[in-house]
Amino acid sequence: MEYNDKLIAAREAVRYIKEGMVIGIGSGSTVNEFLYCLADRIKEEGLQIVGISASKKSERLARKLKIPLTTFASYQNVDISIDGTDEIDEQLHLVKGGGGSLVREKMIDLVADTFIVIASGEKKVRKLGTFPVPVEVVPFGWQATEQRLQQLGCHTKLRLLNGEIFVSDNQNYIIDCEFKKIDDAVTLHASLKQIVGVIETGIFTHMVDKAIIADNGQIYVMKNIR
Ligand SMILES: O=C(CO)[C@H](O)[C@H](O)COP(=O)(O)O
Repeated sequence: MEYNDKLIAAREAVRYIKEGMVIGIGSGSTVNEFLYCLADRIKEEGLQIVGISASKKSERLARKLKIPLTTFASYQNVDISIDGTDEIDEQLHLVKGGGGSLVREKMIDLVADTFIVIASGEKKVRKLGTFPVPVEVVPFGWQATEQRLQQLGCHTKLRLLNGEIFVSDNQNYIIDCEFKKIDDAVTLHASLKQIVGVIETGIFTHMVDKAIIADNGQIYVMKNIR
């Protein structure tokens, strides 16, 4: 039997949403499932919430589903943030940014009282690194930034979309850095951030409070003590 694990994780996460909350909304297909579940609760229960969206794509879907949105101009922190991931290890460290929204996602997830990651089982890894680390860079001189990234021992690829350079919601480029195996995510993130031209990396460490993983229909909740 085939399970829609993204939907199963999303359905579990939406139970954490309470009346009056300000919600950080990440991005990606798992978060889209969450938005559908949230819209159902708003319709069925008259739940009053507002969301801050991490990407233009999530924002469009939220608007279509009539989920009320707000911005950092009104709230500088959120009660809860729900976001997806590309990889998650046993320490609940993440590699994110497959959809190219890592900067805004990190900004929202960091100011959440509770940050919950939702994912299907295949995102669980023993060590991060199989999924290339997305690094958002300033377009000016990206070739020089790329060379300096390579000096950290990775294979790099400038992200393209339909044959054109992919441009993030912040008008920057993304260089995907393949390390294959990351032994120390904290140190690697710090080294990447020291390179001039790097805006942010898709390595999220010590941020997650709870991970809801659905694997073949079974829900696993991993908790962190921050
Ligand atoms: O970090 C992200 C986007 O920048 C997403 O959360 C990540 O790519 C997971 O996406 P999906 O839920 O579609 O598997």
